[in-house]
Amino acid sequence: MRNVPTLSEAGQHPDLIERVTSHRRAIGDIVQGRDDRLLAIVGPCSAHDPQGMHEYAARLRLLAAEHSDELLIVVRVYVEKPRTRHGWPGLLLDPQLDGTGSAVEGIELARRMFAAIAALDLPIANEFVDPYLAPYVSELVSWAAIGARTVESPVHRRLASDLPMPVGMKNRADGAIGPAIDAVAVAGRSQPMLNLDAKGELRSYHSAGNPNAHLVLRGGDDGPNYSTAHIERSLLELSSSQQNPRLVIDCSHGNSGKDHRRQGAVVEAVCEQVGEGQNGIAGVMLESYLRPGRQALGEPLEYGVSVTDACIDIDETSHRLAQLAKAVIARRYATEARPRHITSVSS
Ligand SMILES: O=C[C@H](O)[C@H](O)COP(=O)(O)O
Ligand SMILES: C=C(OP(=O)(O)O)C(=O)O
Repeated sequence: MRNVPTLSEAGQHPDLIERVTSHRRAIGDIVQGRDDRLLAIVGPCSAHDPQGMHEYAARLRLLAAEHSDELLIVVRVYVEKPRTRHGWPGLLLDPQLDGTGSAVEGIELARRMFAAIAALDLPIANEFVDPYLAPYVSELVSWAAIGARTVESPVHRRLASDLPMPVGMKNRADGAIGPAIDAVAVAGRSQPMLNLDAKGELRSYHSAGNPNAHLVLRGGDDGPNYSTAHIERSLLELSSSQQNPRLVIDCSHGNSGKDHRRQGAVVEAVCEQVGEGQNGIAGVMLESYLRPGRQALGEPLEYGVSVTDACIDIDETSHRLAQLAKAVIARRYATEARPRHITSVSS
């Protein structure tokens, strides 16, 4: 028997699970270009404090409502962290932040946090690091990431092919984009799977394939990759390998050199490209929390500050989201309104 039943098996939160289905569909529409809004995946590097996370999500919910015609805002509630070497692995595996808690406790805590945020009607994003943990937390997640450190792993690619939400495949940490495009291709097809069922027995089946897997450019050891040239090259590579030519740009990580103060410059460069009509940009990611910067884990912790990568604060986030919303309006003008305008001038 699995230690913990999934929410569906336990009959919990059927209303929220239904809402999540419609969020996933809306995100898929953006990824596929059926909806011309930008996806904005925004939130702290890691969710270490459910109270702070909830306050942050409630503030983001107001911004989501304000910009809902231009942006679909998804909140990062990352409960697993892939580490380069050593470090806190996230709330799911270490809910007490000191190595004393269990994954079962972590699952319960993460689910309570997810449910409280999903009740705000805000779609949730999470990176899936440990495939064994995915069934316990995936039901309330609307957008998933396979990160730079796992994008080349066949297990994670197969997991993505089986996940029921759009999945962003990040370029590798050294900057290589090819493996992420391969991951998009693998996730897009049905794959052979082996998993535990509700009775704890191994079940062999085939995944459905994920039609909404897409590329995320996060920069790398070789520098940022959000310039016009980088984006055009990536879109070309996607097209020539018959993958969806739309992508998300992560303004943090390798694109900011992990310096939160540089995320704004990335947003501005993205806005310029979107405003000029670049339709291949489906979304952005920002690492943002209540207060700016980061702090090391230990006592006492400052409320609202990231314990992993540094974040921009909620006020700057509000400003950056407003810039992105304006860029979407400009893109509509550049790609649709201008021809209508030319027609009306000549008539
Ligand atoms: O996004 C968070 C971090 O970049 C990722 O977990 C790796 O962190 P590390 O290099 O500090 O281990
Ligand atoms: C770990 C993350 O990103 P990456 O895989 O790009 O390093 C993240 O987004 O939290």
